[in-house]
Amino acid sequence: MADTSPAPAERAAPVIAVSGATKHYGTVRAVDGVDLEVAPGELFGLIGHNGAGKSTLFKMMLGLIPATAGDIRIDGSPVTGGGFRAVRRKIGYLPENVVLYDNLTGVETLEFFARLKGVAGSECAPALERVGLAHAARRRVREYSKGMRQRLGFAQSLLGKPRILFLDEPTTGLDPEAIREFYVILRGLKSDGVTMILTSHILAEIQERVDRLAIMASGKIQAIGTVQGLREQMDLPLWFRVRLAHEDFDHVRTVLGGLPVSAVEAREDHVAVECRRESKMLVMQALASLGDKVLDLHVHEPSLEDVFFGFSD
Ligand SMILES: Nc1ncnc2c1ncn2[C@@H]1O[C@H](COP(=O)(O)OP(=O)(O)OP(=O)(O)O)[C@@H](O)[C@H]1O
Repeated sequence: MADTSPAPAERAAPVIAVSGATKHYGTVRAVDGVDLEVAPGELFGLIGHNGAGKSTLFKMMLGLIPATAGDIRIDGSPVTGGGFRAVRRKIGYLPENVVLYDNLTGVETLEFFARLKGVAGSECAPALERVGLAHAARRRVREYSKGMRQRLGFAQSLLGKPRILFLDEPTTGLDPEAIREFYVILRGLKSDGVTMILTSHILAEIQERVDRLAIMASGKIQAIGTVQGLREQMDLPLWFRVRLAHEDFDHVRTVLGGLPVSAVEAREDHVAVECRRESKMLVMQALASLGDKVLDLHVHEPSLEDVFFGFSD
């Protein structure tokens, strides 16, 4: 029978397209059959335990180490082909451990990287400014704090105005304010259409900031999607935290009677009610019927951490 369904909406070709990527070191399957696509302008997160294979996958995507098997294309170009040289100019990379020379100043460091990349030296001062290091441009890197070194590494990745950014644990060593500033820069880059992929161990930090993410464990992608999509796939329970005007626990039990809740527990200063996502509105309405007996109500959605442990354990 002829297919009469409408043609799928036209999607832009992925900037990063990974198919069956595999890397073995002897018996270690560092990366084991990874499929992944990142769309133009997307901010994509890659999370996983130590040794999950994230850095190895990054290096393969950058053509820095050869794959044992699989196909990796950036901007349509295979990373192993001659055409990749031109694509590489569009890429910025912040490695997990960026190598810096202690005797150089911040601006000399960027000038060094600019020469390596064939980028105009005039980009260095603005790059330092952008990452909040203008004040330390003339100080030697040996005097830099961990966070300042990380910012300098990030600044070098921005040289040449890359259209694709690979950031391996970019917020390591940054304090909370610096992390916020870092993501403000990423938002700016995103609004300019830059495609970005980053790794992080700090799940709370990336859960509100990436468009989509992949959870990696033992060299494989265990799950991929939006944070909300992954929550729904896991079908993790929600918690209501109900603070009552009086210790009227039995009343709560009564209004929830017959509803599909998996737990109702009296805690120190509140009652905790657990239910599945599909029962959320029913439970909410039942609790609302308690009127002014309820002083406060919080809904606790499962965090990315809950989702992560669900997929990676
Ligand atoms: N050059 C290498 N030779 C042998 N094994 C390697 C090599 N590089 C990585 N591995 C192994 O591959 C696996 C994946 O390592 P990888 O560094 O990619 O993990 P990761 O997810 O980036 O970890 P982390 O979060 O700790 O940085 C680990 O078991 C690691 O020991």
